[in-house]
Amino acid sequence: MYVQHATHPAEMAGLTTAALRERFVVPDLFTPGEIRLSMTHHDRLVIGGAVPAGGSLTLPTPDPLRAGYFCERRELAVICLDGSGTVTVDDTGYELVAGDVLYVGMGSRDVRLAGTAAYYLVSAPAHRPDPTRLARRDEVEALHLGTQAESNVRTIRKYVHAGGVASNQLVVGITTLAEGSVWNTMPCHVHDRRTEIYLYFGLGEDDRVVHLCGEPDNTRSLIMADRQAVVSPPWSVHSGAGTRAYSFVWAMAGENVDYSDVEVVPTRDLR
Ligand SMILES: O=C[C@H](O)[C@@H](O)CC(=O)C(=O)O
Repeated sequence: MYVQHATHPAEMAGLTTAALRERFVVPDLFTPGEIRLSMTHHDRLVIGGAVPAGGSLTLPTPDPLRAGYFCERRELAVICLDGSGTVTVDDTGYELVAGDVLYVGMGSRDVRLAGTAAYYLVSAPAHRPDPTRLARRDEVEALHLGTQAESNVRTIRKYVHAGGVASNQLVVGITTLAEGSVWNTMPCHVHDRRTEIYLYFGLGEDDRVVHLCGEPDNTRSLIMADRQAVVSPPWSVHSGAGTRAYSFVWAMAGENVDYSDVEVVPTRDLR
């Protein structure tokens, strides 16, 4: 498991592009036949990619967790990015298709991922078992935001949050931009009580998203390719514009599971 340490905002100004990427970007989680994991010390979020490629993969227990099994003190969300497959938690199998999210509660011992799917994994520390539940794409709450004039028409599906699938800390959703729209999360925001990770997907090989990070009055940019993740510490904005429409999984953990607990940054105040 790759490990990224926490960053103080004052360090941002001195980081080269390569150092910035090393601290915040997770570039290569998805490889056929493998499960790859990465942990950030910001709220101890673990993310991963699992590509069973028609076979079956068992979620390992990385040594830095010092746990008997992955979910011993953790909760997990399994997001099906494309394809389909079965995720088996202990003795129960759940059928996932693209856009479905399986929440796996703390205490679940065995997680196996199978099928043609590419699964994205997000996990946070937990202290209490919430029930394992499948949230289907077409059954969750969907927000329709943005305008064509502002190039940010998008649908925000909320899966794991205060009004949806219950969790200890995790808040998880998927945002999909309409064709012709390129901006996500603009006007942007920060939320001091939670770390957030974006996983961009649905981009072509030559497409990129220019992702903004850093404190609102001191931003930096990261160029993101398909299926790359970027960690946003609680003090950082997280917003981007793509060379075309795309989707992204957003996942948070921290002090609360209140999706609306954010400080909006007026666009004119960005620097
Ligand atoms: O804290 C919330 C997250 O940044 C996203 O839900 C925002 C988002 O998907 C968007 O506005 O496009």
